[in-house]
Amino acid sequence: MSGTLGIAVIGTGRMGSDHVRRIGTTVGGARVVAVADPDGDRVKEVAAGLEGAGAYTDPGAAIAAPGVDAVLIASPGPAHEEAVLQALERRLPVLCEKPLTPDPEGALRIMEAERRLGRRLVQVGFMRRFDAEYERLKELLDAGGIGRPLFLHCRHRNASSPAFFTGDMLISDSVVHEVDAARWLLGQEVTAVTVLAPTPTSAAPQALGDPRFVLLETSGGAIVDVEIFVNCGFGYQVRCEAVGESGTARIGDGHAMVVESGGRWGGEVVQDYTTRFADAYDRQVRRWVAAAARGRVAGPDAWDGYAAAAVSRAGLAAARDGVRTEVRLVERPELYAAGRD
Ligand SMILES: NC(=O)C1=CN([C@@H]2O[C@H](COP(=O)(O)OP(=O)(O)OC[C@H]3O[C@@H](n4cnc5c(N)ncnc54)[C@H](O)[C@@H]3O)[C@@H](O)[C@H]2O)C=CC1
Ligand SMILES: O=C1[C@@H](O)[C@H](O)[C@@H](O)[C@H](O)[C@H]1O
Repeated sequence: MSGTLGIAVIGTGRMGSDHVRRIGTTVGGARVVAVADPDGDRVKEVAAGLEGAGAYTDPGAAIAAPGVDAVLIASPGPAHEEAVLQALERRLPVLCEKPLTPDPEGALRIMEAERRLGRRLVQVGFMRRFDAEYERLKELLDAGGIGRPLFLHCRHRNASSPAFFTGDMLISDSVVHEVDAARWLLGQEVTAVTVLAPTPTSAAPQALGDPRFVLLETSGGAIVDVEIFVNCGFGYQVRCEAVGESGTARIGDGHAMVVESGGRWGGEVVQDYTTRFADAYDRQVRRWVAAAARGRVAGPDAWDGYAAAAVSRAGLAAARDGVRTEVRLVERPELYAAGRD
């Protein structure tokens, strides 16, 4: 590797092109040398803005392209496993957007590939771990600032969902963020899931079943409730209130500026995640680039991707059958022991 990390970006849709932009602007020490997307026009358009980068419709060809030292995957979830395994065959560090895989079996195959290499090379794009507010909440909880955590009350609202969104994705694509955030904030695994649903909003197709209320039980005896509402209409909100034995702490109010004028007060509700979590995405990619240059990961790894997929599996069954469903996890391999570099 030269002084600059050469990155192949797989999938140049909304997130992929945003990551390409940040690698070229706010992230130092790296440059995009290859981009891949089956949509040939799209990938050419993205590559046209990059000096000397190859454009490919085959992800495998981009991963094998000259000068590629690391791979950032931003294709749809079902395509992640194949690209991650291709990168691991070449011993390349990976930042893979969430979910690592839609199913726990795919994540286990990735863990098996890392076991064979004897090292962790895969980081999962659970960017909330890099958000300043989440980091402060984690520090407070770790320091015992509000005593033993009893509840996390989470709200996850999107203004609207894309046309391809399905009822399952409410859990496997959206609530999966709360699953990872809860596991990380509490340092506990999720052990059981229950999903409740009110009469769906009339603002979205009824088959979507939007919104839902998801209850997570954890190995340390805490309860996490998540309101997931992906067509709330008014904006993007991600909130979390932790309730401990001796206090509460809340993040995500989003009151960066409150205006009082003409007998009224008010502020702005951001409209999507690219604004709300802009800094978190920047920090995530920056820290990954620094770690990848040393053949390391800097945050959520394949075990975290696997555990989240196992919770999604239980959540989907809980939603379908209307019953509390236990999460089944394999034993955590030594390679993923907590605190390991
Ligand atoms: N961390 C976060 O907050 C967010 C993460 N995501 C994740 O990012 C990933 C991409 O999502 P979006 O950019 O919103 O989707 P998108 O639909 O805007 O872009 C996906 C792109 O991947 C391409 N593609 C399809 N199959 C492919 C394959 N086999 N190999 C390579 N490219 C392929 C599509 O042509 C499209 O250009 C998903 O895993 C999603 O869950 C999405 C939104 C926010
Ligand atoms: O990851 C994301 C999307 O895929 C998902 O669809 C949204 O609900 C989340 O808010 C966003 O962060």
